[in-house]
Parts: sequence; structure tokens; C-alpha cells
Amino acid sequence: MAASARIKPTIYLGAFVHSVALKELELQEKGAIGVDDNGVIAFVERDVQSIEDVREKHAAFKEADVVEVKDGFFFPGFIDTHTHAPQHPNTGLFGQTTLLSWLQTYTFPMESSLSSLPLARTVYTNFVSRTLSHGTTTCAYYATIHVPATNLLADICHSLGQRALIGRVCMTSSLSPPTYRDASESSALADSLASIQYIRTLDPSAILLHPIVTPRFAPSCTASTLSSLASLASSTHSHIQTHISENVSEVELVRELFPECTSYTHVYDTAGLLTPRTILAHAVHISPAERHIIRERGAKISHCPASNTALTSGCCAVREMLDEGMTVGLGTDVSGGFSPSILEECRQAIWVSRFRAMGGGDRVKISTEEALYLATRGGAAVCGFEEQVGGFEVGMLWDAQMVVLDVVDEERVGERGGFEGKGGVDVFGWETLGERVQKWVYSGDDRNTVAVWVRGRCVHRTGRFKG
Ligand SMILES: Nc1nc2[nH]cnc2c(=O)[nH]1
Ligand SMILES: [Zn+2]
Repeated sequence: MAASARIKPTIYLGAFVHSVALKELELQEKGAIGVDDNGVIAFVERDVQSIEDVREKHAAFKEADVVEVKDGFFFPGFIDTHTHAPQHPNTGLFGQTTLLSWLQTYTFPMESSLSSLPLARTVYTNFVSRTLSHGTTTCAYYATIHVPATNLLADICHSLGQRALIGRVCMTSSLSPPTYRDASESSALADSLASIQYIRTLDPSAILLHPIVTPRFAPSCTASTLSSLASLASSTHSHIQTHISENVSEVELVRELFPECTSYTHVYDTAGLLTPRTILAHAVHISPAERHIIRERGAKISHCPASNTALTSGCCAVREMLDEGMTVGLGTDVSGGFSPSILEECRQAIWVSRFRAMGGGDRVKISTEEALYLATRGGAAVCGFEEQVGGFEVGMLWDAQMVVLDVVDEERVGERGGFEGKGGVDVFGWETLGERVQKWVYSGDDRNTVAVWVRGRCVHRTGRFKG
């Protein structure tokens, strides 16, 4: 089905939960959300007594389908603001490496092999399906340097129905391996432009797809390439994504490679890469002065805690960033990160903040509510989509997931404990909706995400979905 095809107006009935502010979730037990044939939320009703009342009030929904959630709730689709589709076969493989040795040992060889289109098709189909199954409705992807494989990733997101930013990776510096490097700056620019044009042709109204200019990181590009890519993003009105200050040795390398700049942030600022459409991943080792520049330029931060722990990169100062008004979302950073799940990333953001707290005070702790905000509204703002997705409001798009938790009772517990074939969350019936959400965040996984919609179109469902 084409992404723009009309869908049947539908009323989503039952509990819903979404962020209304950084520290506040709305927990509605008896909701009804009407979604029109364009996938746009037409109404949000609370404390609903009956479906008949809802149909009565909204004449256009008299004949609408009804999808009801039982033992769970609707939640906005997750937004992954930073991941690498071609690295997915390496998920879980990082050994004892840190960033620079990890790139050489695991990452560049894997990415280089995706010049093979059959392999790229297998890996990308698997990974996009996998992220959808975890409730990720919007994803900012790095592809590889190869134009055909990057365009194939766009095709796959388009046909599987995921909202995506897709970037051909640029690497012109001699520090990149000779076998996996752009031949020249001019070929890098031409290839990036070719991919931008392909994505714009595939989805001219940007219903789902957006190109994103992707200098890998400062050590992969010359100063001239960084500036040229900033100009390309500006002339094509494209987003930009890159990595910044992830690891101490990387920061030292940038200091050596760009001696004329006072900081890593200064390198990107000099090139003109810090814009309101820029997503900077990591930012673990940046100073308050660098944070100030990034905020002034309107650039956004993708916090990738699982990756930062796996590669022992460090603990990002998320509390300070939020206090200072920076825009922050979450990124899985597969395969620096070991999971394609943004729910896992919520847990990891919470854990990393607690490790920081153990050394420096409770103030830096990220709460469950804040983590869920970063996973949805925060991520939407990082991508510039905050008017369209991330919450349940009239005029926004139905990018959502149905979360179902397993109720344990006297009868079911007799069947070998009552959890075989179920998810990891046991609910006993007395929990409030808020407690159910907490249990989901700490023990839930893709088994609890029984259906996923993007723009009103169902893009994933499990056998447990009764739609
Ligand atoms: N985590 C991570 N950091 C990088 N820095 C440059 N390239 C990469 C990458 O692929 N992953
Ligand atoms: Zn990354």
C-alpha cells in the first residue's frame, strides 16, 4: 500500500498514555481517539462512557472501525534519533574495544560489505522490521557510503511504512580505510546529492522520508568536505546528522586534526554544520561553553546511553542539557548500542543518570516520565517533527503503538506460572495505570508491543493483536 493511501477512519478505544511535559505523563483510563482517513487525529475524548456516545458526538465517525485495547494502553510511537542500519549484523559484538578500535575492527568491515545489494536488502529489511516491532515509528538512519544501498534503505522504509531520515555516510579523509572511503570530495558531494534526489523522488511530499546529510564525524572528513556538506544541506533544505565528542581519544584526535579550532564543537561551527536541523549524537565530552554554542545554533542532541556504556565512552550530562533548555532525544546507535529498542534506551538513560547520581547527587537522575518524554516528544523535536508526532493531540498524526501487559490470575498461574509465551511484565490486576507504565518501562519488550501504526497505517502486528 502506498504511504499516502487513504485508510479507514478508526476510533482507538481504551487507555492511552503520552507525555504532556518533560516530567508529566497524561494517564487516561477511558479514552477514545478518532483518526481520520489521512491518519490525522481528529479528536481525543477522555472519561468516555460508551462508544455510542463517541459516535454520537463525532458524526464523521458514525461508521468508523473501532480498535480497542484491553489490559494495556496506546502509547505514541518511539523516535530513534540515531542508529546505523548496516551495523545491525554486529549487534552485540563489541568485545573490549572502545570507539576508534571498534570502528576499525567491527564497523568499517561490516559497512564496507554492504556494497552488495542482496546483502543490503537482507540486513535492511530485517533491521527496519525489527525497529518497527519495537514500536519505533520514526528513525534517523545512517546507511553506508554506497548510493545504491542507501537508496535501497529508503525503498525498504517506504514500503514497510516507517517514517525515516536516511543519510548516505560521507568519509573523505585519509583516516578512513582505503577500501571504505569516498574517492574524492567532489564524488562524495555528487553521491550525497544523488541520494537526496532519489529520496525526494520516491516520496515527493515527504510523507515518510527525509534525506539527511551525513558527515560521519570530524576525523572522517576534511575541513573542506565538512563546509561543502553544510552548503549541500543548506541548498537542498536537508537535515544534517553527525557524531560529536563521544570518546576522549576521539576528542584528542580532533584537536590534532583541527589545531586551528578551539573545540570539537568549534570544528562543526566553523564548517556551518550547526543548524536547527542538525542532530548531534553523543556529546559526552563537551564543555558548558560548547553546550551554549550548540543551543544558540538550535542544533539538537541524540543521547545514546547503551552505546556510551558498551563502548565505555562516558556518561552524558543529560540533566544539565535539559536544565539549559537543549533539545534532547534518544538514539539506539546500533551497533555501538546493543539493542534496536528505544524502550531499552529509556532504561539505559535512567541507569546512566543513576550512576552519575551515585557520584554526584540525586539532582541528575532522569525519571521514568522524563525518559519516556525523550523517547517521544523529545525525539520528535530533535527531528523537527514536534508538530506532527510524539503525542496524542488533535491535528497530530497517529504514529502509535498498542502495549499489552499480561495479567496473572489464579486460573492462569496454574499453567506453568502463567507466563509461557507471554511478555516479561506480570500484572496482578491491582496496579494503577501509572504503575503499569512503570512496570512496562523496566520489564517490557517487543512482546508487549502488539501493534504499531504510522500515519494511521498498521505497519506491524503480532498474533496477540485483536484488531
Ligand atoms: N557510535 C558510533 N560512533 C561513531 N563515530 C564515527 N562513526 C561512528 C559509528 O558508526 N558509531
Ligand atoms: Zn552512531
